[in-house]
Parts: sequence; structure tokens; C-alpha cells
Amino acid sequence: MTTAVTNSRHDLAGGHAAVAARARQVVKAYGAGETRVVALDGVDVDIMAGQFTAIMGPSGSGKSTLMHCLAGLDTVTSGEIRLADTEITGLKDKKLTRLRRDRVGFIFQSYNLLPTLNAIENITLPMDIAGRKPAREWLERVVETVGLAGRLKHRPTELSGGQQQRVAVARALAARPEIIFGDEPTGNLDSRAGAEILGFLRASVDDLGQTMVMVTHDPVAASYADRVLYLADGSVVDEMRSPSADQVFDRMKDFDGRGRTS
Ligand SMILES: Nc1ncnc2c1ncn2[C@@H]1O[C@H](COP(=O)(O)OP(=O)(O)OP(=O)(O)O)[C@@H](O)[C@H]1O
Repeated sequence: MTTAVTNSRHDLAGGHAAVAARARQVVKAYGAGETRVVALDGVDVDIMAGQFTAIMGPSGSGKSTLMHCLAGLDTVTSGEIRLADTEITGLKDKKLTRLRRDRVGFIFQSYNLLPTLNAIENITLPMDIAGRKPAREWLERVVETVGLAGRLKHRPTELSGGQQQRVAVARALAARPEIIFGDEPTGNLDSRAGAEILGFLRASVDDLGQTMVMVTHDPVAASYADRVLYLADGSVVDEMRSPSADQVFDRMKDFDGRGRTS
């Protein structure tokens, strides 16, 4: 079953929700000739502002490639990517780097914290580098949202994996980016720490108005999202709205070995 994926819940209700990121007819191919791999095969997708979107699909279906293209970390072979009103396809490296720094946040599976800096220094580092002063009230709210208030002077080695990922979440939120991309943000965590982080991501959408996009293999993680997109063979083949973990799990079982619906 293939469903239209370009309408948001708000659009369907007749409203005009803002689009935070948009892909139009995006093709991404790696290599050439016999070794050419088409990772994305004409993807059309709208990521709605203020929503939590999960991207799922079998291994090799193009999830990371789609995320990297939407985030301006990778270039497309053809098609168009927009971040809000800015077309990023065709932007030169310098402009793209600045755009990522100023408008996009990232959370990776491996927390990517600097070991010599304490938690609060890690959180404010991207803004320090950009020469921006963090707004104190906002920073306090973010630190409170991710439950780090008592740990701000601790270095990463003095924190558990879950606490380190909280620092990474706070770092992404602190700069108030238009959109945050998470690549398996709970992939290294046990289920309890993972649930905590997912709760914080959910709270950042609900309470702070953050737009969140997360690549995941985990049906439980996807169940925290407002919308789950399913990729197979480089195409968006289905989506679900606010599904339960069981519904996501059942949907995944419907994929055959190649990832297409059976
Ligand atoms: N740098 C690259 N060079 C060549 N092929 C690549 C490169 N990156 C990805 N691919 C190929 O593109 C396809 C999609 O890869 P991608 O990593 O986006 O999939 P994925 O759904 O994120 O997979 P996984 O769940 O295993 O992380 C795969 O066939 C992969 O081998």
C-alpha cells in the first residue's frame, strides 16, 4: 500500500501548518556504472514544523541518506530540498555550513561530547563557536526539561550513557534550531535510559515547540512520534499517525525481505 505523504495532519484538517523541511523528487545515487547505488529514488516529503517525525524502514532503505540530505549534510543527485523557505540544493559549502550551524541541530547515536568540557560547557559550545550568547532563561528551561540541573559541572566520563545523551539533547535544543535531526539517538541506550531520552524529545516538541526528525529501527522509539514515515528501496511507501509501538511493529512485519509491502 502506498499513501500520499505530503499532507500533514493540519493540512488534512484544512489548516496551514508550516513546512520545516521539504524534499521534492529527490534522487541520491552513489557511485557510477555497475557500482551505482540509488539510495533515494524520487522522494517527496514534507516535514511539518512543531511535529515529531520518525523515519523507519529496513536496513539500506535510505533512512540515513534522506536525513543527511534534508539536513544539508549530503548533496542530492537531483531534485530539491528546502529548509523552510530556503532552497539548500545548490548552496555552496560555506553557506551550507553556516545554515547548518545557525538553523539545524543534531543528535547522534554516539553522544559526540568533548571529554575535556563539563556538561554545561558542552551544551553551550556550538553557540560559543558561533559567537552567540545563550539566552539564560531558555538554557535553564532546556536543562530542566532534560533533567540535568544537578549535573552541569560533570564531565562526560562522570555521566552515564543516558545522562551523556541528555547533554547532547540539551546541546541541540539550546541554540533553538528550526529543526533537530536525530540519527538513532537511543541506539546505544538501555530501554529505561532510551525511554527517558524519548520522553525528553517528546517534551521538547510539546513544551518547547521544537521540530524533531528521528531515524530509528525501534518501534517503541517510533511510537513517540506524531508521524512515522516508512522507506523501502529509496522511496517513501507508507506513513502512520501517532501509532502505538504494536502498530509500528505489525507494520514492519508486513514488509517482505526487500522491504516492500507484501
Ligand atoms: N557513501 C556511500 N557510498 C556508497 N553507497 C552508499 C553510501 N551511503 C549509503 N550507501 C548505500 O545507499 C543505500 C541506502 O543507505 P542508507 O545508509 O541511507 O540506508 P539506511 O536505511 O539508513 O540503512 P541502515 O538502517 O542500515 O542504517 C544502501 O544501499 C547503502 O549501501
